Amino acid sequence: MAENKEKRILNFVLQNAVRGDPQSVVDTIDTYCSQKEWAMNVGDEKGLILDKIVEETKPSVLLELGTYCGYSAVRIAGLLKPGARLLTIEFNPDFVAIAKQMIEFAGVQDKVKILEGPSETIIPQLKKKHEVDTLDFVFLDHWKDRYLPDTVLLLVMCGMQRKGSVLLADNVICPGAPEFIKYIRNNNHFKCTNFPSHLEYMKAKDAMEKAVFLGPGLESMC
Ligand SMILES: O=C(NC/C=C/[C@H]1O[C@@H](n2cnc3cncnc32)[C@H](O)[C@@H]1O)c1cc([N+](=O)[O-])cc(O)c1O
Ligand SMILES: [Mg+2]
Repeated sequence: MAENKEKRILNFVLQNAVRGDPQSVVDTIDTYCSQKEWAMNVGDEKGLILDKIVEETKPSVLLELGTYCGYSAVRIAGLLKPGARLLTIEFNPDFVAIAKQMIEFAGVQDKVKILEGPSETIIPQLKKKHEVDTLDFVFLDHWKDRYLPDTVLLLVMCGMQRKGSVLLADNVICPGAPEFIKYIRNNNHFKCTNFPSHLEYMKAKDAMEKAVFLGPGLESMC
């Protein structure tokens, strides 16, 4: 198996974190990525924003786009109420293998299901193949040029959002998702809030954008 950064992160967790403890796994990844090798996890500072928004939303059905090593999947799963479930989409098979082990080590495998493949293929399958009716919470953290097309796919094509559904997007400053931001802030069916922060493990500025869906039709006008 090729020794790469993601494998080194996983090995560091397996050797240093507490099995079955999501917070310990998250803290251990943050330690490794802030001291040894930078990696594109949402990280500790933006992670606290993520935590707060998940906790106040109290979601039952969640979707994450871009599992990577499973850092945010473990972080989110650790906050979920019994019976709530997180579906996370990842198309890189090496990252799927890493994330699967990360999620199992953290003991949240009963709350998290990794769906392997490209989001544009998997999203249209969510209703029929994965019994999803509507989504309470969506975390966008995959390729930044996919944020907009996948949001449109979720909303328009698949009707996956209901009144009050929360979209949370990472990296709206660095690397940035300008088309997504332009669309979502000018769409009067969404109420947007920006959360300034910093790029994970760095001093560079970054931000997260929260967009609450107000509902499809006229009711959102009143
Ligand atoms: O580029 C970033 N993230 C892209 C994340 C990409 C992850 O999502 C998967 N993916 C992509 N499109 C997909 C479509 N379908 C499924 N998986 C997909 C990729 O295989 C990868 O695991 C990034 C970059 C920086 N940065 O400072 O450079 C900081 C960050 O926080 C970031 O999130
Ligand atoms: Mg990110």
